[in-house]
Amino acid sequence: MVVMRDVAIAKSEFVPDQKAITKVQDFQELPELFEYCSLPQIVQYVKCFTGPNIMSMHTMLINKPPDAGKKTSRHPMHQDLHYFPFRPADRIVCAWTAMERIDRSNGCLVVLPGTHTGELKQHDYPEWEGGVNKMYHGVRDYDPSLPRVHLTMEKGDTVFFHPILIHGSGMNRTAGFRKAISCHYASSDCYYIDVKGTTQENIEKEVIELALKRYGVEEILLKDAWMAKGRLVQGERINL
Ligand SMILES: CCCCCCCCCCCCCCCCC(=O)SCCNC(=O)CCNC(=O)[C@H](O)C(C)(C)COP(=O)(O)OP(=O)(O)OC[C@H]1O[C@@H](n2cnc3c(N)ncnc32)[C@H](O)[C@@H]1OP(=O)(O)O
Ligand SMILES: O=C(O)CCC(=O)C(=O)O
Repeated sequence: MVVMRDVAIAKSEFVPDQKAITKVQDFQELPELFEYCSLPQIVQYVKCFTGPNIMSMHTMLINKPPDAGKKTSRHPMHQDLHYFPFRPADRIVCAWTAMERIDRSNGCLVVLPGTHTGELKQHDYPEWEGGVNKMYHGVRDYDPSLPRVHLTMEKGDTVFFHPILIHGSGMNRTAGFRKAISCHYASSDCYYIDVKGTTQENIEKEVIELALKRYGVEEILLKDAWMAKGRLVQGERINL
C-alpha cells in the first residue's frame, strides 16, 4: 500500500497527518478495500471488456484534498495506458466510483469523449507553477478545443472507461476531501510489452528510480512492478 500526500502539502512545513493524505494506492492486500474490486455490481460490467479471466492491476482510494491554493489538487489530462506495460488496450478497463456527490466544485472527472479511439500520446509533467504530484504526467499535445464533459456523479455512481480515453480532474474548491475508489482491471490473457524505445520509457525510468529509493530494489522493469501488483479477481491467471 502506498500512502501519498499532495505535493503542496508534502513539500510544506505542514506536519503530516491523516488530513494530508491525497491517495491510498495499491490496496490489493487490504481485504476490506479489495472487496470493492470483486463486487458483482462492478464485475458484471468489467467482464464485458475483459472476458472471464479478470485481474485487478491498479487500485486507488482517492481523497482529493481541499486545494492548498496552488491548484495541485488537479489531475492533468492523461491516458492511463501511459502507465501500463500490457496490451491489448481494449481488454483493460477502469471502474471509478464516487463515494459522495462529486461535481465541478470538488473536482470531478473531466473527459474528452471519443478520444479512446485514438493512439497513446507522449506524456510529460505539465508546467504548472504551483507544482505537480509525483508521476502525474499529462498528455503533451491534445486539441484544447475538443469538447469536454464534466462528470457530475452521485454517491455510488460508477463510470467505466477505456485506458486511451483522455481524462483528468479539476481543482477541489471546497473545504472537504473528495472521495472516490477505483480499480483498473485487465484480462489475464493480456501480455506484457517492453516499453524501451516507446513514449512510456519516461514512466519506466521513474518507477525504477522509485523502486530503488523506496524499496532498495535494483534491476526491475515497469512490467515487474505490475506483475507484483496484479491480483486475480475471477477466472484463471494466465499471462499477467
Ligand atoms: C517494486 C515496486 C515498485 C512499485 C512502483 C509502482 C508504481 C506504478 C505507478 C503506477 C501508476 C498507475 C496509475 C494509473 C492511473 C493514473 C495515476 O494515478 S497517475 C499518479 C500515479 N502516481 C503515483 O503512483 C505516485 C505514488 N506515490 C508515491 O510513490 C509516493 O507517495 C511519493 C510521492 C514518492 C512520496 O513517497 P514517500 O516516500 O512517502 O515520501 P517522502 O519520503 O515523504 O518524500 C520523498 C520525496 O518525494 C517528495 N514528495 C512527497 N510527496 C510528493 C508528491 N505528492 N509529489 C511530488 N513529490 C512528492 C518529497 O518532498 C521528497 O522529496 P525530496 O526531494 O527527496 O526531499
Ligand atoms: O480521481 C481523480 O481525481 C482522477 C483519477 C484519475 O484520473 C486517474 O487516477 O487516472
